[in-house]
Amino acid sequence: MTSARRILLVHAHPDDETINNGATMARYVAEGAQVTLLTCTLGEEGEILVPELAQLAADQADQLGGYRIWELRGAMDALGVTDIRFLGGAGRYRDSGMMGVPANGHPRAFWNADLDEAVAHAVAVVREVRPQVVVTYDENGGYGHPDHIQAHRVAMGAVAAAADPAYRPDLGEAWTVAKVYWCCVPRSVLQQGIEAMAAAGDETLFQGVTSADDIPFAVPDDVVTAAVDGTAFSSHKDAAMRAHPTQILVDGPFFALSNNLGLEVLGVEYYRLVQGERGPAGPGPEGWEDDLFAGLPA
Ligand SMILES: CC(=O)N[C@H]1[C@@H](O[C@@H]2[C@H](O)[C@H](O)[C@@H](O)[C@H](O)[C@H]2O)O[C@H](CO)[C@@H](O)[C@@H]1O
Ligand SMILES: [Zn+2]
Repeated sequence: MTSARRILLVHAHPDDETINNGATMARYVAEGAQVTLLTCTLGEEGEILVPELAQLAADQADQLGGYRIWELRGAMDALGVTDIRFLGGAGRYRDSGMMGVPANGHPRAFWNADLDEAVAHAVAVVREVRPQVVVTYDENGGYGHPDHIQAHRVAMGAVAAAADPAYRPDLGEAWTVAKVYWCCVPRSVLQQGIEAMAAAGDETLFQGVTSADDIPFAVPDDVVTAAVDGTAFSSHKDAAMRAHPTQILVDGPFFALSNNLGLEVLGVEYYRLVQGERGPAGPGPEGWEDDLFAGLPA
């Protein structure tokens, strides 16, 4: 049976969905919405935080992509998400590595994807799922990773193309997504996390960042338009993060990637509405929506 409320999240690598939207996904699953994850690559070029798995790396057995599919399924089990898709099918597009590395030139690197082809794959998902809400990254992919930038381009291109009845009718009936959001983290929230890390001092495994201005994905508070309170699902998000051990280390209320820079695990997740009508404000003082489906027919 199709749920009344349907949300599609478009991400670059296994782990981005949990880091950016884990609590939101768990909350909407619990509320009976259909939550669909579309991940564009398998994360083949990732670093590996688990020493026993180091040989899976791209420059050795090159098996990290398959392993991260398994990690992703475990993370989605923790959140209750069952609809997990890979753009063009698992393995179609390869993790491009960080901007400027040789892996950017791999023939299957997502950064080299034919955008029209990649958008068509995403349109097929949009027209099948028919989500009222789509979530992806801003035009810089949050922090400038090529796969994040490309995921943004594919997601935004697919939202536009899916709505056009003249575009590829073979990919399904046209569907207009009502609201599109970009993931974001307000600078003030990051600064609070930095101060919490500093207060933790030697109690945490991680290095501290000195200022939110040093974090590339910090945004001014005034561009945020929604805050989804998923604190009731923080344990789900914690478990989902721990399901990505090659990429994420969790230590109490903090997590870090292979750069060992500690960040707070956020139970409230933030969004910027970029397409569609803003719904009624939630109870918070900022006037932000507290539900991504706010203002849409029940
Ligand atoms: C969260 C995210 O997008 N992770 C990507 C990213 O990983 C970073 C990369 O390994 C970098 O070299 C490290 O310094 C940084 O700590 C990592 O987060 O890029 C990987 C390669 O494209 C990708 O697999 C991973 O999912
Ligand atoms: Zn990523």
